[in-house]
Amino acid sequence: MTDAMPSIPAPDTACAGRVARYLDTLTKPPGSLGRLESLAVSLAAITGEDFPRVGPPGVAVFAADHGVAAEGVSAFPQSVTAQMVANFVAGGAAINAFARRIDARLEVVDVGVAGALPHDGVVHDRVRSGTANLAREDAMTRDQALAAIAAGRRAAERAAEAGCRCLIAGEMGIANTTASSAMLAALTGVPVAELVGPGTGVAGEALAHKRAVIEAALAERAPDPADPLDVLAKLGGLEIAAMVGAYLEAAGRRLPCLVDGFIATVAALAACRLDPALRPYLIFGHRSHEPGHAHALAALDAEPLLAMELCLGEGSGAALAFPLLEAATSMLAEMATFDGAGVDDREGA
Ligand SMILES: O=C(O)c1ccc[n+]([C@@H]2O[C@H](COP(=O)([O-])O)[C@@H](O)[C@H]2O)c1
Ligand SMILES: Cc1cc2nc[nH]c2cc1C
Repeated sequence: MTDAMPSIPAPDTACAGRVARYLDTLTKPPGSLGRLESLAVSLAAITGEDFPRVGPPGVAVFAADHGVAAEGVSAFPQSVTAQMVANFVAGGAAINAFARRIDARLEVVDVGVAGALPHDGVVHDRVRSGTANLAREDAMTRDQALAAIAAGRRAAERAAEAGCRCLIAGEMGIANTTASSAMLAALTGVPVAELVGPGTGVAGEALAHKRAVIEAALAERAPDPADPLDVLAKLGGLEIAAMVGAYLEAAGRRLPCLVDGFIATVAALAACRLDPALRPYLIFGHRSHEPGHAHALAALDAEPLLAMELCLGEGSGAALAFPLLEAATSMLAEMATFDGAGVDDREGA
């Protein structure tokens, strides 16, 4: 990417190697903790620490509206975006419950909600009041996409400065599965019919209409697939752009990014296209029920930790997966070695 893009450091392969060797000295058959072991190695590579710490996690939920909601592509009205922001502030959403469970620092950031919001409890960093309708015009300008990326960066910076050691980006935006599906089709070339899905619950003729809206928008907006900022500006959303910025900033600070569901993964894909050095910093929390998620994960060669059939967003699936990251770090910090515990190692080891 262009201006003011702090470079993302290469993962610490020496540290990763040390941790991989250390894992085999712990009191367990080699490899028996499965993906928890590769997770520990990844966390070492990301943080550069032999005994990485991932808590407290920072959750930033970015909220924004989408002009394309006017096309009738969501099962819910646009007003729900602002209403859910109020619910986040009141502490009553799923992400509030899950964030409390993992002792997360939770921030709700308005990067582009269309309506009025509570003054307190929201970080007001609005770029514009909702995107334009991508079925009729570009969702936003390139400068607005860059401004929303910058807002996401600021959120990751605040989390890091508050002492968070892992970043979860969540989102809330009625109609954002339409924007994400359009972006994913543009970035990967996967046919819309294969990746479009119900979002909040559209089915039957409404789903066929959603597909037609996305196909027409792709033809009319004609973004350059080699220019991720063009794809983001023409088809994306302000909260999607903010997640792009949050991931890039967190990785620049050697924080692991725990990626949530469909929309978050499309943002992660766009961010990796902007800067491929981001990819090693991404850990995928869950496989969403939204069908497009499988395509987004495949494009990133990613295998998520959980598959719970969630399709909520808000960062909820990533928050649920966070205890697995903690388990990987506890394994390193707390398990005894064969030598230390006086347990016989493998024959001939
Ligand atoms: O995270 C996911 O995988 C996911 C899948 C489907 C829907 N959502 C959430 O539902 C909203 C978008 O759905 P829709 O139908 O309005 O496009 C938005 O607020 C997302 O957070 C989230
Ligand atoms: C109620 C509701 C809550 C949500 N949280 C994230 N997306 C959402 C969409 C709806 C409709």
